[in-house]
Amino acid sequence: MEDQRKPLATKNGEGNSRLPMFASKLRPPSTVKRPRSPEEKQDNKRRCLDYSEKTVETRARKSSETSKVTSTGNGKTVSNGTFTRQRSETSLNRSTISNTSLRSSNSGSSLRANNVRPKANTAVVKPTTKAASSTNNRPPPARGAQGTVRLATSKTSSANKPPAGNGGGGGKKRPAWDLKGRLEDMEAKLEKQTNNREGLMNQMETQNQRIQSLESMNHQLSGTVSIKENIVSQASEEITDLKRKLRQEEDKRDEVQRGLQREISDMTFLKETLSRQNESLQSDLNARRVEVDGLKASVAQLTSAQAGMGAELENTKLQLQQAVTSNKTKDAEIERLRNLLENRDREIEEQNCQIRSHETERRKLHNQIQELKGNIRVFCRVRPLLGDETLGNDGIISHMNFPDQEQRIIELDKHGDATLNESCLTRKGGNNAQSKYEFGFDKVFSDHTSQQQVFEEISQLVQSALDGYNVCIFAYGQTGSGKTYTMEGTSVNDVDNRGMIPRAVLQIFDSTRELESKGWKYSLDASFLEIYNETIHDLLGDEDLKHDIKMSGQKNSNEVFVTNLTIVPVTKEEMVYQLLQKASKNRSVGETKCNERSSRSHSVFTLKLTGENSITGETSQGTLNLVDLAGSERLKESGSEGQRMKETLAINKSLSNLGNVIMAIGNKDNHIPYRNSKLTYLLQNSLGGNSKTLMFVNVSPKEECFQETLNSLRFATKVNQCNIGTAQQKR
Ligand SMILES: Nc1ncnc2c1ncn2[C@@H]1O[C@H](COP(=O)(O)OP(=O)(O)OP(=O)(O)O)[C@@H](O)[C@H]1O
Repeated sequence: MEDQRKPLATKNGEGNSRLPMFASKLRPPSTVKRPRSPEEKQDNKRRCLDYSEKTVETRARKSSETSKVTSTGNGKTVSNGTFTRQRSETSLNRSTISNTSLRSSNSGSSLRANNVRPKANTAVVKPTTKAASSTNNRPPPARGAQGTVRLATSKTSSANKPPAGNGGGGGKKRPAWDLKGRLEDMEAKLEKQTNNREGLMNQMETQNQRIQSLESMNHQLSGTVSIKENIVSQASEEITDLKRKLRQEEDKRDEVQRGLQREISDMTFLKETLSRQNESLQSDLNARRVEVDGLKASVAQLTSAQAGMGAELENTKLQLQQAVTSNKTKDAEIERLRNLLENRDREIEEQNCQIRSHETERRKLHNQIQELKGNIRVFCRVRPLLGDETLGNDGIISHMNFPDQEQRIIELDKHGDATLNESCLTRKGGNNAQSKYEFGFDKVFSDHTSQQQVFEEISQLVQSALDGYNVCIFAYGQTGSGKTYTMEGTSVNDVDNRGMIPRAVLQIFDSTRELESKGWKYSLDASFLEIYNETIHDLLGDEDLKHDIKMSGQKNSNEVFVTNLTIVPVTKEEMVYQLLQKASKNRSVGETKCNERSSRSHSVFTLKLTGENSITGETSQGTLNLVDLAGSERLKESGSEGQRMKETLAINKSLSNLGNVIMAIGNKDNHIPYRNSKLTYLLQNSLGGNSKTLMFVNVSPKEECFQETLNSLRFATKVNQCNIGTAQQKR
């Protein structure tokens, strides 16, 4: 039976590509091969056709059922059921085919010859639920086919059995002469062979059908697998989708959970806060209760006190009424005082107006006094003996006298010098050995006069500069007579020894501050130069530039100015002091180049004062020139030569020209030789009828300087005798 089952082959004897293992095992032995008759081939074809039709039918039904299942969406249960039913149908078909084969093999060739298709096939192919449930997914073994072979074999064996006694199957050999017997044996054998062959053919058909059935099943299973795979892939997609949804839901849940957590913590915090507030309120309440208790006690006290206060209030009301009456009286008094105050204010304002007009009047009177005093005034100053000069005379200047109380006369006594007799103003006694010279000036300051006392005499002149006059103060005298000391002093920091320049500056600033209340506002510009050997040097400049004296050339102005000169606006006295220190430093630098230069040069400090009265509308423009002239000693007295002689000649020229100018002004000459020297050219506007001029004639207390002192005093007397006209204010 095993051998009969194995040699199965496909219709054309080749292995099925979809079942290689199975097909190779089922390949039939070559001995079984025989040529098929056309009828057999036709029959086989028909069977295969039937089977294919059924398979197609089955597949179509399965497909529709599957699609139905899919469309119902009822998941896997329905699908599995369909699959199970398909299998049971397939197995039924198979068993039907097997039965058909059995019948056809039993019915022999009549069936094939008639080409009748057994109707039982269609009747048998009916799937039942029982059959479906009883079958499993594996293809059932072709028991029917096997049964068919077994039957065929048993039939064949009975058919092939040689009839008893004919020796065909009993191994008894017929004698050679028994040709008929042998022929019969041969025919029996042939028939047997024919029967065997047919059985084998049937077997082969059956096996072929089985192969086809298996192939069909395999095909169906492949379809089922792909459907399953589709289902699985759909299911996995669904799972993925569900997982994604699940994740989203989980995320949402987590988010909600976190939100709730936060809310919980917020609520917890709120709860704690409220709890604390509650505690605080509770303690506050307790405190309030205590306070209320205290207040209740206070109210009780106050209530009792109120009664007393009521009486007191009545009393106070009475007092208030009295006070109101008194206030009315006081209001009337205040009103009266207010009127009085307003009257006083008006009076003060009127007085201020009067003060301002008085100030203007004062200026006029001051000017008139200055005019009466003379336009060029000369003050004589004698310096004290210093250092070694005091030795042997106890500091007393024996040859000088200051006889009058008014301090206007200086007397010089010369012992034993007849050559001076010519110019003596007085001669006392008949002794030629002693001569007296008397000089009278606007003021004579003895050697004991302090800087402050000297300044008091010139302060009015300084004031004139504020009033709009050109003021010029010279210091004339021989070297070492005290010119620089008088004009500048020793140091601006040495208050007692401050000279006329710092004191004038201080007064001017004090006056400008005072005059501010009267509506005056001043701007002050300072410059400082020196004329050495007829060359101008800027003492406030940082570099050595060339300077020339020029006229502004403007109509009605004829202002004199120096080119490249440093002009510094000053707003307070300290600024001027700094400028004086700078000038002193610059001068000392010059002195290293030329010995005793300060003695051999003229220095000119100029302060321009421009004022404006915002109340009266008045303006003023004054100039204050403070000049420290070079030493006036005569050439023959100085005994100088070379550079020194040149300097002395220049000094003498400029000083004698100064005298000439003053004389020419006094004589009212047509031509005033201002341009003969730099000094007079520079000061021409401060030396004419438009200015107020003061000359200090400084004299040395040393007796050996007697002649130079006499010369200086004579020069000063000449100047003092000049009437240079009435000064005019620049308004
Ligand atoms: N009134 C005075 N009281 C005290 N010391 C004075 C007085 N006058 C001058 N001196 C002193 O005398 C010395 C000479 O004075 P000062 O230098 O002022 O003379 P000068 O005429 O300016 O000389 P020069 O022409 O060389 O500049 C200085 O030491 C100065 O301090």
